[in-house]
Amino acid sequence: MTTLLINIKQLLQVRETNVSKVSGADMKQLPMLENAYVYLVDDKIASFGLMADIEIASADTIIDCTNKVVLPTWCDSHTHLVYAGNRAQEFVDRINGLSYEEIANRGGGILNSAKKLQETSEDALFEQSATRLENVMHMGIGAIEIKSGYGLTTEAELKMLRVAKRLKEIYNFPIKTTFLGAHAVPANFKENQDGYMDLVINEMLPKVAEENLAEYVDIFCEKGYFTLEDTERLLQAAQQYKLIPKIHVNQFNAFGGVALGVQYNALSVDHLEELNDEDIQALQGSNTMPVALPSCSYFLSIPYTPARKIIDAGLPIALATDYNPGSTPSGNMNFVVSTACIKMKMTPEEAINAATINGAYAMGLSETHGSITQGKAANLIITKEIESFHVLPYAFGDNCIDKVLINGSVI
Ligand SMILES: N=CN[C@@H](CCC(=O)O)C(=O)O
Ligand SMILES: [Zn+2]
Repeated sequence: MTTLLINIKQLLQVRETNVSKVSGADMKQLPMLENAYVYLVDDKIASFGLMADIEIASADTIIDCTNKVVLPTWCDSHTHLVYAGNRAQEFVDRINGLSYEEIANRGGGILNSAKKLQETSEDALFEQSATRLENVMHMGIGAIEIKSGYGLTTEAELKMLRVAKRLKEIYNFPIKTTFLGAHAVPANFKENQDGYMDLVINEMLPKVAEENLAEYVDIFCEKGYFTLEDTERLLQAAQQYKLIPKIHVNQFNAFGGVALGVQYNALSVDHLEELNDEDIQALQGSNTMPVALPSCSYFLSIPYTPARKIIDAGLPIALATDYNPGSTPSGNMNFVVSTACIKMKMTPEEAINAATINGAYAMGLSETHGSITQGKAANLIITKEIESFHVLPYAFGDNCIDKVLINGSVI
């Protein structure tokens, strides 16, 4: 099957050679072609260029993109999309004055979601999750990472990851999975955190590896959740199963999680709302991608990750949704990109780089996704008629997307 997109007003993120990530001042560069075409053969990008140079005369499908912008689909490298029910009541409780921490201390928060998930059948969990996945695909996501972490028992953690595996099989869409058994300490281990870590390391981890259910390992390294010692124990144990770390650090407190992640070659360190100079130093010269989650900051009214500080230090940054029932009940990368520009002072070029090629890097997909490059997956967003790509973050809350193509087909 061949598809030809013609008369594209701006074709964004064109990379002739394979770039795996962009950092520092380079993030301000978003290579593009004006009045361009893209030619897709089956599920891949076969070629692209200026309309003036087009040599392809026909295709099975021709899409006229006059006055429209085309870009690679968003790469959402941090989600908790498999969950049961919602936490709308906690949302109202927070409006009425309770803090996220107070809710968690009363047994709400992650433990509330874990209870709901344990009581939900695998099929029902699959149905809820599939609906969310289809929804975010229509909002332009073309590759996604999904974590466990709302099970907190061996059985329920495996249930979450099996659901993610089923999604992978059915949707023919890149889904990377992460084992996050150490997301919160369940009530029955309240006085025995070491015992829970034993369960995560000695029982859950081997089973996850045996069933090949995850590529990455995660832990919520935060005061009131898991310590640096817990984190180191887990990352050390995970090495034996070749699970690569992608960890939650510095959401509320900075106490060395970033350096520890870097030490264990984490693919990414995520959240970073609290970030000090030692954290920046630890990231310098490393292969670890810092990931910001602005929708979480928005929803919880906590600080935004200091993107300027990160980029101005010469580092890369990726943007992701953090889609989850507690801190970010939204999987909308368009809102993430807008919010990064509006609240984190990222330029549209930086934000789009962060949400495409750097997002792909943060889930090990930058060889196949995240840019308009010959041979990469034909996963594209075609916008509605807009003046320029700046309108994407500017018109926050608007739906600027006309069509989404996954593997060369309009969904
Ligand atoms: N911070 C840890 N985990 C999720 C939120 C968990 C929840 O509140 O359910 C996050 O990334 O924001
Ligand atoms: Zn998260």
